[in-house]
Amino acid sequence: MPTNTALADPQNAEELAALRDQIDEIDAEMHRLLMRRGEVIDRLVAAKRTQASGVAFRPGREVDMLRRLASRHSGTLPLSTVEHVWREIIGTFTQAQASFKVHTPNATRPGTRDTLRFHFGFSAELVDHGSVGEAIAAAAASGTDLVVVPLDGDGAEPWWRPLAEPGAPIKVVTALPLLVPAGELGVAPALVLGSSGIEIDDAPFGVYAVAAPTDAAGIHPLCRAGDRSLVAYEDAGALRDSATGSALHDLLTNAAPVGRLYALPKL
Ligand SMILES: O=C(O)C(=O)C[C@]1(C(=O)O)C=C[C@@H](O)C=C1
Repeated sequence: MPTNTALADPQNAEELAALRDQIDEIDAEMHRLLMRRGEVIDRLVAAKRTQASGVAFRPGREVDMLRRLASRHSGTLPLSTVEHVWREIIGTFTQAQASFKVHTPNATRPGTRDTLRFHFGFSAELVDHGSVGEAIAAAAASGTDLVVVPLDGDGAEPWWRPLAEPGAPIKVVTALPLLVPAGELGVAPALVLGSSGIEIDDAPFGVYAVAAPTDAAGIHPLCRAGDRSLVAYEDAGALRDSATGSALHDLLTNAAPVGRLYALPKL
């Protein structure tokens, strides 16, 4: 029978018990703080009148929060765990403010499911569709739901086409993950699409649908379908004012804007 030498030593047993007391204290404090966060969210709902508009998601605020977490992080706890825990917390509190579903193609595929759960936690209801187009149509009909498009390979169809239509109700609003590269997390990076009412006007990157090669400097390819691409470019509002004539300018002014990003996905 194996002997537990740590417990056999009474001094060591005492030390272990004291350390476990500290862990219990920390857990109780974290739990208290999470419940307090919930109370503040209740007040935020009243201040934002979120339920009236139905859309609580604030991508710019989320990027700020996660970057601040990363900047002060150190020690044994992996940053991927921090990102995962905060995605769960933020996802839950977004849901608590105004309920929404997450539409996606292939939600039942294990890899896609991991991606969705990592990005949106377990409080989101996932809705499976046969194509991104169907997912977009369902989110548009709801007015409040989100679409997650895993960036896990080139597709046959440029699914972003409906987003380029004038007055499109859905646009690209964020890309995930934000801190730890998707490959390290073992999930696919993803684009999140949401209602055109979601505040992203001050996001530095424009997302453009282009029908051209995408290797120009400063262009970040997001996904491809045949010779069509979806790219991000840090225009920060300057694109419209920049000098005409450059290949980049021509590429982007002939492109259709389909959303904005506060940060590129960590690939
Ligand atoms: O700051 C807000 O506006 C919130 O709704 C709070 C909160 C959060 O839980 O911290 C939730 C959802 C938003 O996407 C961003 C942050």
